[in-house]
Amino acid sequence: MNILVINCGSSSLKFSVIDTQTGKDLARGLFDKLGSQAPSFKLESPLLSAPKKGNLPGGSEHEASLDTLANFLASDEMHLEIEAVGHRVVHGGERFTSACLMDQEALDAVKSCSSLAPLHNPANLLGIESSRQHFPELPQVGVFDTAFHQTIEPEAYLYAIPYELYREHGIRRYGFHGSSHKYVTSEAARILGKPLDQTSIITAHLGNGCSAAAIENGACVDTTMGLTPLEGLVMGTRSGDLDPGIVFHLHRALGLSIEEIDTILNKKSGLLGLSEFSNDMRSLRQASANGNEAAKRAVSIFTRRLAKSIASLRAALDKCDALVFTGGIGENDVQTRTETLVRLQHLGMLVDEQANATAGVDQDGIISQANSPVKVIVIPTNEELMIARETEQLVGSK
Ligand SMILES: Nc1ncnc2c1ncn2[C@@H]1O[C@H](COP(=O)(O)OP(=O)(O)O)[C@@H](O)[C@H]1O
Ligand SMILES: CC(=O)OP(=O)(O)O
Ligand SMILES: [Mg+2]
Repeated sequence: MNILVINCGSSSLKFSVIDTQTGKDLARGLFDKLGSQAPSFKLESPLLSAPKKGNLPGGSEHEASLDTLANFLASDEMHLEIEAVGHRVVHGGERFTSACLMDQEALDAVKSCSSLAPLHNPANLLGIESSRQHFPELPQVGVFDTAFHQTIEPEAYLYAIPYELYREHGIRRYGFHGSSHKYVTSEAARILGKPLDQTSIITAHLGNGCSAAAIENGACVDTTMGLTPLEGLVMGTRSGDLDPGIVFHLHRALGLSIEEIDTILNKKSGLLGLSEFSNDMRSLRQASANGNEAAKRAVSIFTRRLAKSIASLRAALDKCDALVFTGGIGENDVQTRTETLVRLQHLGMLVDEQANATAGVDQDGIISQANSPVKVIVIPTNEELMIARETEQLVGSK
């Protein structure tokens, strides 16, 4: 089945067309800098001799992107039969435990979760609404970042604040990047040669947003992100964990508004805030190698905090078969893996430096020593394929 997968960010729209039978991309692309003076796009496909690049009129947003996308998919050179559209939706609250057909009632429920993921949900909704207009004949399916984490028990998802805030307002840990954690969990089981429901692992998704999760016998039991995607690990521009007292102090002593504090913690912190020049691990590694102290500070805090979180997630599991690294940093940054694993030897995670340096070349992605009690595996994530599969399952089973 050919599924169009759409991942709408606040200023971008990423898409793939996936043939679920082969798992291969038939087309993929990115609409970037939406809403700016010069939105641009890049469309790729094995059916094209070269990628198509272009610009949209200044100020164009998701709707105009979908116009271009629909024309591209229907063009003579592509002519792709699409059977359903799967949308990444970041926050599904407690309402969505699995993929769901996006009818008006479901859209309203997603809207009611928007205040919990203000960076993500409004854009996701825009994508669904535009897609409904452009492809009215196709089923529109929402696949939720939060769904995979809905197996987490109250002991792990409740914060130690008045219980009423959970009961009346749904304030709890939800967790995100579920499609990625779920995808790499099933890949890890395959690589380990174990049934999924007997596979217990820790997964570290390290992209622009970063989160780690503890998976027991195939089901998520704990994760680092919380009510919103701000909690947990140090990220590209997000602070991750901090003393909540800092928020009050910034407001009362420094006179910053709630909006200003929100912007600082979500957009000006993390690797960018610490280094004062970049949220991009590649640039930071390059600068570190050239002796830049600010870059060194940022990456060493990033890896120290990551190791601490992995160690604490280990306490959520009875046994741990493997630790998985994924996401742009997890898949590519050898040093992040080394620097994290140096701190985790006492948990039986023993890295093989040779295998670590060549991960990605090696087929199975295992980077631990042969006698390591816990295997360490690098697995390229594929959130789009997960979304396509879940979409197919839902529309196929209708
Ligand atoms: N070869 C590489 N070496 C180190 N870091 C990399 C490499 N390739 C990508 N990254 C880092 O991955 C991060 C982006 O991760 P990615 O998973 O692509 O993000 P997103 O969350 O937007 O999907 C950036 O910090 C980038 O620098
Ligand atoms: C939920 C989240 O953090 O997503 P992203 O990594 O795409 O920002
Ligand atoms: Mg990604």
